[in-house]
Amino acid sequence: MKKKGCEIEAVGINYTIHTHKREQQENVPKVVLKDVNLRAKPWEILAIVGPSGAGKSSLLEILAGKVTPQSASVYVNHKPLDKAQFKKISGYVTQKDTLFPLLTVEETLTFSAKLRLRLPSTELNSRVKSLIQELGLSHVAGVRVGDDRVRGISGGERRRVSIGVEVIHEPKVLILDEPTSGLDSISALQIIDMLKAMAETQDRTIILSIHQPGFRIVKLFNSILLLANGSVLHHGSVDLLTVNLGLMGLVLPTHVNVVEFAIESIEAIKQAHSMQQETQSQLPSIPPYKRLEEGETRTGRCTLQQLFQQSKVMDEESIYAEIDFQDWFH
Ligand SMILES: Nc1ncnc2c1ncn2[C@@H]1O[C@H](COP(=O)(O)OP(=O)(O)OP(=O)(O)O)[C@@H](O)[C@H]1O
Repeated sequence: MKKKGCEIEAVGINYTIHTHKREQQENVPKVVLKDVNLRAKPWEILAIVGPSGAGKSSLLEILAGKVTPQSASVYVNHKPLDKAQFKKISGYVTQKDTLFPLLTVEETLTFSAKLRLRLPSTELNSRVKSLIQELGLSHVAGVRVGDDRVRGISGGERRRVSIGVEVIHEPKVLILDEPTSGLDSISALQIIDMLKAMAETQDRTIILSIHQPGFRIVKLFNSILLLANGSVLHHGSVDLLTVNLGLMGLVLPTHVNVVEFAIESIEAIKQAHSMQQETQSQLPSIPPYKRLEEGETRTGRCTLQQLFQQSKVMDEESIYAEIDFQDWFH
C-alpha cells in the first residue's frame, strides 16, 4: 500500500502587525513576514532558523492556524487548506509547556487522549501506554509533571510530555516552536532524534523552529528555512546552504556548523543580496527573476542573487544543472 503523508506548501505569506507605543498617538505598522514561501514534505523535518525576532514563531502560528496573516495561500497535498480539517490532522507544540503540574505523565496523556480521541477505555489506555514508550517516558510514567515551583520531571521530559499531548491523535503534521529551548545539548539532540523517528516511521511532516542547533542536530534536518527580518534568505537543504554561502564568498570555518554560521552572517548575506540587486539593475540583458516551477529548469546566465532566490524552490540536483557559473568570476 502506498504510504500517505501531507505536503504543506505556503505561498506569499505577508503579515504586518500594528503596535502601539505610549509616546505615539497612532498605531505603528511592523512588517513581521514578507513574501514568505515554504514547502514541507512528509517524512521530513523542516527547520525554521534565524536570529531572535526574525519571525519564526509568527510563521509557525500562521501555519498552525492560530494567527491570520493579511495574505497567504496554504495548500495541503496541493489542495487549499481547510482550517477545521487541518486542526484534526495537525498538532502544535508551543514554546512554553502548558501542562498541569500536579498530574503525572500518564494522567496528563490520558487526559489529552480523552479530550481528543473517542475510544473505549481499554484502547485509550493502550494508546497512552504505547505513546509513553515511544516518548521514552516509561521510567517517569507515574511521576508528576511539576513546574518551576513544584518539583517534577526534568525539562527534557516535560518537553516530551508536551509533544505527547499534541501527538496523541496521531497527526500527520506536527508544528513545534523551539522544542529544544532551555535544554542541554544531549536532551536537545534526543528530542530531535525522537522527532526524526516520528517523521520517518509515521509518515509525519515536521516543521519546527530552533535556536543554535548543534552539528548533530543539523544533520537530522532535511530542509532549512533561514529567516531574517521576516524575509526568507534560504530554503533548501543544509548542503545547498553551504554551497550558496560559498558562492557569496562566505567560507564556512572549521568546527562551526553551517546554520550557526549563516545566522552569524545574516548582514553579509543581505549585503551580498543588495550588491547583486544593484548589479542586476545595471545589466539589462539579464532577464528578471522568475520563480521556477516544479520540474522546470533554467538555462543560460544567472546572477548570484537569482541563484540564491532559486534555492528557495530548487534542490541540489537542479541547481547545478544548467547555470553558467563563469559569469560570476569574471
Ligand atoms: N503580537 C505582537 N505584538 C508585538 N510585536 C509582535 C507581535 N507578534 C510578533 N511581534 C514582533 O514581530 C517580530 C517577530 O516575532 P517572532 O516572535 O515571530 O520572532 P522569533 O523569530 O520567533 O523570535 P524569537 O526567536 O526571539 O522567539 C518581533 O519583532 C516581535 O517583537
